[in-house]
Amino acid sequence: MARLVMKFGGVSVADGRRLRNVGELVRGFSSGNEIVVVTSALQGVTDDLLECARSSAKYGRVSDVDDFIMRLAEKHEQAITDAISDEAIRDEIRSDIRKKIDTLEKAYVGICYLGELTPRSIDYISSFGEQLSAPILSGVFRDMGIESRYYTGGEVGIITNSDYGNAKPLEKSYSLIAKKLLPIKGIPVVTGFIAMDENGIITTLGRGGSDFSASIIGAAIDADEIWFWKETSGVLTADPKIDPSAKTIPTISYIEAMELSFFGAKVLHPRAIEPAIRKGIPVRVKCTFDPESPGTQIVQEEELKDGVIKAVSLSTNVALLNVSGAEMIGTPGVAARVFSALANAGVNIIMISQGSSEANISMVVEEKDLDKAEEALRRDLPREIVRGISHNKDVCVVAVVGSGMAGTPGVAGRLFSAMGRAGINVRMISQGSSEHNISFVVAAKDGKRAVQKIHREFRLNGDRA
Ligand SMILES: Nc1ncnc2c1ncn2[C@@H]1O[C@H](COP(=O)(O)OP(=O)(O)O)[C@@H](O)[C@H]1O
Ligand SMILES: N[C@@H](CC(=O)OP(=O)(O)O)C(=O)O
Repeated sequence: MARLVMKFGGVSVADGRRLRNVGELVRGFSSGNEIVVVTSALQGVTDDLLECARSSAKYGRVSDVDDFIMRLAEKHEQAITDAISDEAIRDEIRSDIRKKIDTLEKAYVGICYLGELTPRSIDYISSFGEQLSAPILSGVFRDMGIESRYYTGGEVGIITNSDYGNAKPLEKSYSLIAKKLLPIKGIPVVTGFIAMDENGIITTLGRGGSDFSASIIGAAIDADEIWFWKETSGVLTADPKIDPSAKTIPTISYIEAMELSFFGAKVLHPRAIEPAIRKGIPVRVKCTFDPESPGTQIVQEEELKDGVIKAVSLSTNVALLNVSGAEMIGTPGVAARVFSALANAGVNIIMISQGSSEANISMVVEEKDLDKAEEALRRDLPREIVRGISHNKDVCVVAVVGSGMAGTPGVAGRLFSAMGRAGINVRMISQGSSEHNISFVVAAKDGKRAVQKIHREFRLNGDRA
């Protein structure tokens, strides 16, 4: 018997037919196994919830809220009809969903009147996507004669700090989750993405955070494996939407997967691997639409036989931030002050590079953090040392990832020659001493082409010619 945590993303549970399909798929694995299911919201619902919240705060139009609520209710009603056949179960889930939607509507009306949207209310609003999908998926299992109940992340013990929008689980979650989930019979369905803080207030784990929820749960209950079910056939050598020739990577290490997700590969939440590492739990990424194919296995051991580079990724919505001043040369502690100013402002630095003349430090940050970052630098750094703070939003980060790069000479040369031949100007380069990745900044317009050129140069699609 294996204990498995299975997480289904928004595309996998996009509508009633797919929810039913997920039910059949899990049932296929359920005999002799103990399964916990973690679900995301129906595809696009989280985006829609947030969009309605922003426009409610901006324009205060209750009539727009009414329209949105009607569409949201219809979408979920339709999903119930398509996914569940037993009338009694349908009615029960419908009434559950209606109550939740009424509560949500009141919150939107409140936002309309207040004209204000706090990080806490954003988390509250965006939590409804999973609060509406989980009851339906649990209903599908019951419709199939499998015992099931749904729970929010908070109800099963995912307790976080109060960093709304990007909350971190507290250590005590791990024992709490095990205590709450292990005695449950049947197939529990847990809402991904959402958790609660110590005061019982809803928090979220960051966009795409259902992967993180599943991994936290997997580590807490000592799962044998954690499976992420996606629309792709696993972790691919590149985003197939950027390079359709991308191939599934059969095995990848924890570190490689983390690097890829950190550098923008949307296939995994950047923190989804950390909890699995705690317990050395193998993670699988599998395709919901092709469950027989093995997908990608993410494991501790690095597999070096598949060439030096495993994959290439693209991070968009980033900005280049430059701090300069001749007085920075030879002045100890400038870098420390730059980084602590940004850390204190809660800005995550994606890349760092310092010229050997030391007259400037360049960093890549998320575009959404740019104003906050510049404000913090202007406030905290002495003017006589740092003369200029500038930025460029028209950039993206390309990263190549592969543990085989460590100690293999010539990779960087080949990479940047390929960029040179393609006429792509490289503005900043960074390589960690672990040599698991090389990341570099190019103009936003060149990002996709850079990924495609690297994919071809390193024959990541498997072509040997
Ligand atoms: N290297 C990669 N391998 C696989 N998918 C990738 C990669 N980089 C980006 N992606 C994108 O990640 C998404 C993962 O599938 P999806 O079902 O949307 O996941 P989820 O719903 O769990 O977020 C796909 O849309 C794919 O385009
Ligand atoms: N629904 C949330 C959480 C999530 O993980 O979604 P998905 O698995 O569809 O990326 C979001 O859109 O951010």
